[in-house]
Amino acid sequence: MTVIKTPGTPASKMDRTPAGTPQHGGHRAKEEKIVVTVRLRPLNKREQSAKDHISWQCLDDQTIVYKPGPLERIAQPAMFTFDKVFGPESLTESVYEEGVKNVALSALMGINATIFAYGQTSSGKTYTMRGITEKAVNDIYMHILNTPEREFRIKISGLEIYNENVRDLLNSESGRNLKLLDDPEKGTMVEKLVEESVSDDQHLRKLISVCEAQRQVGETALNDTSSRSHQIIRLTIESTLRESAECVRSYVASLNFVDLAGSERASQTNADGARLREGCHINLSLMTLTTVIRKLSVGKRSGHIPYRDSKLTRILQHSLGGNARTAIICTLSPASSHVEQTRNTLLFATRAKEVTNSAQVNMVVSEKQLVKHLQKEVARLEAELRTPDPSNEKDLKIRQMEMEIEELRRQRDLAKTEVDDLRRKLQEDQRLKISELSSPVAKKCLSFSAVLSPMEGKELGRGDRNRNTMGRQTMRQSSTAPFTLMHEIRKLEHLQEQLGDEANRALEILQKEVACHRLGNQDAAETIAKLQAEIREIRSVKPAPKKVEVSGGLAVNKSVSANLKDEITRLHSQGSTIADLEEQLENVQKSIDKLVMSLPTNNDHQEADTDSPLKTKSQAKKKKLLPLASSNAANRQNFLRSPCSPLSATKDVVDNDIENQAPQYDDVVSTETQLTEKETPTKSEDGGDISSKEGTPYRRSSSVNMRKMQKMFQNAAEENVRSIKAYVTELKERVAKLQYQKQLLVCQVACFQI
Ligand SMILES: Nc1ncnc2c1ncn2[C@@H]1O[C@H](COP(=O)(O)OP(=O)(O)OP(=O)(O)O)[C@@H](O)[C@H]1O
Repeated sequence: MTVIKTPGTPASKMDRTPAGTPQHGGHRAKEEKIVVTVRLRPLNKREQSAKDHISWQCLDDQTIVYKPGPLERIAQPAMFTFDKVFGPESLTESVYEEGVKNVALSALMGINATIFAYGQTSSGKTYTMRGITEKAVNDIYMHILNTPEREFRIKISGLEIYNENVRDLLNSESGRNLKLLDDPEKGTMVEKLVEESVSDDQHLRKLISVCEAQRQVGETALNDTSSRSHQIIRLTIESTLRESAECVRSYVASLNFVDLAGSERASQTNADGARLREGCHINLSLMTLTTVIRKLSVGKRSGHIPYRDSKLTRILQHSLGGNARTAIICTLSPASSHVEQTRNTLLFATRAKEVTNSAQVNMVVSEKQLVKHLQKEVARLEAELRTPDPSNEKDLKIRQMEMEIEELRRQRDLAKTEVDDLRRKLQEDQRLKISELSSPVAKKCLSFSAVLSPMEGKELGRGDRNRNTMGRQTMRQSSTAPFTLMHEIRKLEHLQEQLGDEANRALEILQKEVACHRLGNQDAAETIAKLQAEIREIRSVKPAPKKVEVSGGLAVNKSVSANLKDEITRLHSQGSTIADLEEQLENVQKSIDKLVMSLPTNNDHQEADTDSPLKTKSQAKKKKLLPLASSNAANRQNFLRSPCSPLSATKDVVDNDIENQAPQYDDVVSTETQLTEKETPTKSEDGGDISSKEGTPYRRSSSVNMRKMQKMFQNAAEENVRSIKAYVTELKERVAKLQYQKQLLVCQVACFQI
């Protein structure tokens, strides 16, 4: 522990360390300017009798101004400002209260304090310091009385520096010049300086009186009781809390009351001899003090501070820019005869107020108290060990706190476990969702789920909902789940639902497209089937002769029509083009024309004249029938009912024709009867005798009704040709329609494949 000796404090008893106090609240030093006040005394009798006038005036409680005479010029600073300025009427009590009391009482809180008076001789230093000391002593003991919780110990020492010799004012026998010792830790010490313990305030006042009595005083021209030395009365104040008397820490500080000798001019004091020598020492030490103050006032730029140039500055070193609070009272004489001395004092005060001290609280540790305290503490612990008290309040509190700590730990672990479980479940759920969304199988299942049967879809959906519900229930069961985790879970569930909805919508669209393709395919298939049925129906008709034989007679025409139908069917089935059909039809037309033209030729010799109009008419009709480009609207029914149609009841037609032509038909019948006896009847291909009935009149056209029969045959042939043309046109349209449907089907299949 650092041991610092306060100047004037017995080092053997004190260990000084920084400590906190109510004022400073900590161990750090507090920088503070020296408090400088000015006290202007009234003119004394000597000055009054000398007709001096007052040259200084206090403008306010902080400003003093020079008041020149009528003929005086102001060549130097005339106004000074300080912390406090006291006029001639001010009381010492006010100077104490308003100027130095706070500084003086800092010693009660462990802070060193120094109050000293500076001024020319007879300016009122002693007068003021006596009053200040008295007031301080009163306040100190007043504070002690008002602070019963602390135990105060006050000691006093007194010295004077006379002609640069240090004398103990409380021990006149100690010698005329005490040595100053420099301790690196304790500072400057006065060897063998007596330090008296003070019992009470009276005792202190008495000791102070002793010191004053021992001080060197001499009569000068300016002061009958001029102080010829610098006097330092030091009070050491130590305080300890009474409750913790065993506590080893205490506040300790020194309070210095310094009454300087006044600067003087030999010419004014009329000093000689011893007084002159005293005056020289006084002025010399004061000059050093002024130098120290001047240097301190400029701060760190000042360099070396000549504390050691005088015993005064050596002893007051801590109070001048060190660990102390310092207040300087500069006393002034208002007399015009001391203007220069007063001005010098004011300049000194002006510099002094720029000096900064670094005061700190001093805490002391008494080794004796420390040993005593440790011994008691050891004894107490030993007693506790010997007799442990289960009902000890501290032990109970400790046990309760341990139980609370254990419970808090348990709750913490439980909460941590729940959080870990929840985090693990969340991660598993996220992995499951990610795998469901990213897995191709899952995608396929998701796609197929839309085309599943309603029951399967319901089952699957119910399973998903159950799983989600279970997941949510699991989440809800964890009531301690953090809000953020629950929020993430809800987001994932919402995302999953969105993806499911989108997949279902896509599947519905695909299903609709497939249905459309199926319908298209069905229409196409129906169309194909219809066409195939029609083709089969056409094919189911009795096959005609393979070769188209154009010969004379009705049977030949019927055969030609059947052949044409088969040929068209065959050509269609074989993929023949419409051009082929048209070509075939044109060939048939030509054959018919040839047949028609051949008939009149056979009877030209019999009816040359009468045949002429018919021939012209027949040729005109032939010219009309030859072009196949004419669009005939006759449908297939007309073709089937035509006389040469394979599907018509040929016999009925013939009969009807015969019935309708009853008068001419009688001739024919008679003629047929005649012919039957001469020629062998020709059987039809199917074994019937139709050919014999129908063919006989044409082959044997020598009868008188040959013209009528020729016309009827021609009409039938023309009707057949028109029917064939209509059928061919219809076939063309059907083939075109079939091709169009085929192309449409091909396009639809291609789109579906894409
Ligand atoms: N403020 C004051 N009011 C009335 N009288 C005062 C005042 N100050 C000083 N005096 C008187 O002036 C005289 C000189 O005072 P004092 O001895 O205190 O001066 P000093 O500065 O101590 O002189 P020195 O330096 O010579 O010792 C004394 O008689 C004192 O009573």
